[in-house]
Parts: sequence; structure tokens; C-alpha cells
Amino acid sequence: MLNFVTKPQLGRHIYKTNTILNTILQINRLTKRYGALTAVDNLSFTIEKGNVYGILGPNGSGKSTTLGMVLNVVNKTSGDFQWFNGNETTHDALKKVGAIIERPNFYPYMTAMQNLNLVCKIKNVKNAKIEEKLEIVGLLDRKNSKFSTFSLGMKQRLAIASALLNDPEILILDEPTNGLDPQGIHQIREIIRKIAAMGTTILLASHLLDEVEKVCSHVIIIRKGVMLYSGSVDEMNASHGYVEMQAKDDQVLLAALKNHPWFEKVSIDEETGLTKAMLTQPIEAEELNAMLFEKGIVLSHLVKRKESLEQQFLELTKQNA
Ligand SMILES: Nc1ncnc2c1ncn2[C@@H]1O[C@H](COP(=O)(O)OP(=O)(O)OP(=O)(O)O)[C@@H](O)[C@H]1O
Repeated sequence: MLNFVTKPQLGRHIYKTNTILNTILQINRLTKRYGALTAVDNLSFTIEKGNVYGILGPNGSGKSTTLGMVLNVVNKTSGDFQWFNGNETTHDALKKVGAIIERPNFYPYMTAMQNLNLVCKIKNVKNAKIEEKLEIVGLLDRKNSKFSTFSLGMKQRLAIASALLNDPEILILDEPTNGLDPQGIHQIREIIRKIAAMGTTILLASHLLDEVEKVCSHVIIIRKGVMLYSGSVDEMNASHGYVEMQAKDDQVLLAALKNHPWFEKVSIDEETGLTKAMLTQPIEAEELNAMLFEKGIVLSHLVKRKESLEQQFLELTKQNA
């Protein structure tokens, strides 16, 4: 487990614009190669203050390697990254970062309180905040219990409390709910939301679409080290959906749809024989029917559907396989 602890730096960038002030981390064409394998391939994205970012991708897609590089525990091959506008060394910047990128590891025979006291000593942080942080993660009433008696979920929550001891600007979590039971998963997600609501920026890596959808405001989707999508979760959710249609003459229908600005990705589904078209704008079924009728096309089937985020994610990763 890595914890980066420091005192907050106040008023250093007072003459900079708000946009610049709000940038926590900027990654430019970051690349990591292990021999012939490119684990992270030209990755670029920006982390702005106050948002919750999810790096989403299947196992082995390069999430941990990316986090390792920006935390200086994995050497980059090329590209670069800047913490807090590059006004300080990475070493100093990382003191304002709280990160948990390994399984929680504390002394088993010591209590939660004793373990966090020790962390404060090692990191040179006042121990006055221990109870406040234990409260945030719901462990205050177990502060005198030995670490060895904790469930995996409680151990993970203690690690989060530990990473928060220095009030970091950003909290980084690698697969925060891995191995937990449903209740443990729920608790961790609630805690992440609570910490975000208190104003801390969060960057988490997850292979679970559901997790990113529930917890994050922004998503960076990667596959085999390559970024496929970066943007807000809401925007990704905001597809206008698609329509399935059938008419006497498929080819006439296909041509009419292909030449119309309301549609994109027009195709005939091999399995169902239905013509499918993605909507580029919010069009009602009645409008669509009337437009085609004017062109002499009578539909025998018309259904408007919306893909779930999961379908979109699968589609995105399939296209780029
Ligand atoms: N030290 C290493 N030496 C060689 N290859 C590595 C090393 N670390 C990671 N890799 C490879 O780099 C790729 C990306 O791994 P990484 O752990 O970053 O992915 P991930 O998305 O975090 O997946 P997971 O959640 O399974 O850890 C994988 O193919 C992995 O085998």
C-alpha cells in the first residue's frame, strides 16, 4: 500500500487562471512497454479538480500500469505527465496524493487506532485527524479492534482512512471493491461517494462498468493499453438510441435512411432481418414514420430502443478488438 502524505500548499498559484488551478493531473501520450508488449499506448487525459474519474477496462488493459506510472512506482517508456500544473517536482506533488494500489497491509496484532498512529508517525502527519477519518469510513466504533479481526471490506476501509490522513487533493484507488461481498462493495462505494461529496478528487481503476456508472462522473475506457473513450458518464449515457424497422423493400428503406441526417450506422441485422439505425438526434417514432411515408415507404415494423451503457461498452470494446 502506498500513502502519500503532506501539508496542503495554500495560495501558491494565486495568479493562475481557474482552469489551470483546477487541473490535478495531465497525462500526455504516456506509454509503457514490457519488451514486445505495449501495456499502455500513447494515453492522454486530464484530471480536473472535484470530479470522480474511472479508468475502465478489462483485466490486463493497462489500468494498474497507468496508475503505477503517475505514482512513480513504474518507470514510463515515453510520454509524460504533470501533477498540479508541473509547478513542483513529482516527489513533492505526490505528497498531496492519497493512493491505495495494493491490498491493505497493516500490522495484524495492532488495533486500527495503533496502526493509524504509526502511519501518522511514518508520514509525519498529526494524529489529530485519525478519529475523523475512521468516522468517514465507518470504523470509529472498531478503532480498538485488532486489524487481524477485520473483514476484507473493513481492511479496505481502514486503508482508505489511512490514505485520507493528510487530507489529500486526490485519492487514487485500484480496483477498490475487488474480492468483497455485496455488502462490502456497497459500503466502499458509499464511502467513495461521501469522500467525493466532501470535495476530494478521485481516480479509480475498475473492470466493472457497473461500478464506474454508479460512482464516477467521468470515464476513461481503455483496452489493450489504448484509450477508446474519454468523457462524462452522462454523455456516454446520453445516446439517442436506435430504431429497428422493416419495410417491403429493405434496400429502398436502407437507402432512404443512409441519406438522412437523423441516422447513422445504418445496417440490416443478419439475425433478425430488421433494418437498424442509430439516431443522431431525439426523433419520435411518429415523426420518423411520417417522414418515410412521404417518401413512399410503408413500415411494417418500427421499434425505438436505447442501448444500455453496458451494450455501448461492449460495442466499443468489440469494435476495437
Ligand atoms: N512487470 C511486468 N512485466 C511484464 N508485463 C507486465 C508487467 N506488469 C504488467 N504487465 C502486463 O501489462 C499489461 C497491463 O497490465 P495491468 O496490470 O496494467 O492491467 P490492468 O488493466 O490493471 O489489469 P488487472 O486489473 O488484471 O491488473 C498486461 O498484459 C500485463 O500482463
